[in-house]
Amino acid sequence: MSEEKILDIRDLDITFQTTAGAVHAIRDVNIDLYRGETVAIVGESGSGKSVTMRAAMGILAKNAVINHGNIEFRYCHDDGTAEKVDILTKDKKWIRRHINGKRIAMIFQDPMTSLDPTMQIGRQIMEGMIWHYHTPKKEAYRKAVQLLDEVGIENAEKCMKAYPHQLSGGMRQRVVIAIALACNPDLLICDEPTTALDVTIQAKIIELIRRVQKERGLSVVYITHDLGVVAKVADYVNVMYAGKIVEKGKSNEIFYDPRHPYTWGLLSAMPDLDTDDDRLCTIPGSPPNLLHEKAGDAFAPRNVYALAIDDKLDPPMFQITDSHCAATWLLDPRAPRVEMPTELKRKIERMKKEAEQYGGEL
Ligand SMILES: Nc1ncnc2c1ncn2[C@@H]1O[C@H](COP(=O)(O)OP(=O)(O)OP(=O)(O)O)[C@@H](O)[C@H]1O
Repeated sequence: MSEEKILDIRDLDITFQTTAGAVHAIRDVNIDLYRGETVAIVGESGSGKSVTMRAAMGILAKNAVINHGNIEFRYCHDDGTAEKVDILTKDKKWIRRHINGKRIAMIFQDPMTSLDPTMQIGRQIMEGMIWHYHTPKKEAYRKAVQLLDEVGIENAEKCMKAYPHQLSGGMRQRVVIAIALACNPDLLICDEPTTALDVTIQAKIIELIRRVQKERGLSVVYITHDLGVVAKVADYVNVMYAGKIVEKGKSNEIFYDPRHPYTWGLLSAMPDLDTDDDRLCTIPGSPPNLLHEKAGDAFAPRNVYALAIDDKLDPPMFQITDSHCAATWLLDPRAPRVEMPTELKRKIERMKKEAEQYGGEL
């Protein structure tokens, strides 16, 4: 993997001011991303995945307050030279001109939220090139046809003239990917990119993202609660709970040697071929209300393995390997020895066996 760091999120801490009070949405988040790498951020709804990446794109809501932290992005100028910029110090105008849709592109769950229903596909792909690079119209047209071809749309010329409603869901998501690639970004953020699609199309879109990533040396961040997708794509995984990263590591560390009870819960809830639905365990309870912060570990009320200290002190990150760490008091040397649930152990063994059959890939 390349040593060129594209994104470096350090100690990011964000609160939203609302009429009901302050919502502490992001707590001391750290994420690194190198060129060509894929990092996944997983967690239940409301855990802070999207806010973290919206901060990285410089598009936080007006009521967001950055308590502390910085987001260093390797910004590549049009002449190929690069400098590190702190996204959080840049104004909206600079971000719009230089970052959004140019160096960082985003793909959302529902393609219709990114597509303009009243505009032909071709124009939507050409728009970014014309706005960001002043590409002449004819050249932008030619490049747009090429992009549609690249994302696997068969009759690209015809598609250029079509409107979004004339395409299937899968085709629309391909168009969204073409738009995202149009300005040759360094970083692609995929926010639940396949959730709205049916399973066979999901696999094709993931394969497409993987292919363009490899061909273009793109860095990709996946935001998802679907661990099945994560297993297929991610080099590194960050597990988020209540605005905090509670476990992070290489994909195989998170899937084969998870240490945080929340990660155990997420993995236990992940369907696999041998689990019948009746035995799928969901995590008891629901995510906390971030308006009312409690002392100690935010996950404690839902954690059957919680220790007395969990109600008093938030656990620090315990290092397991160079790349793997988890914030749970169970990893403290003084804690009683607690093993992951037997059912999960069996599931992990099955995953390992399956992976061996497919040449070691998760
Ligand atoms: N503008 C805002 N004002 C107040 N609270 C906000 C705002 N934006 C986000 N939040 C809160 O911040 C928390 C994190 O939200 P975020 O959208 O990042 O979650 P998520 O993990 O991406 O969830 P999902 O999977 O549902 O998209 C949530 O509690 C959300 O309600």
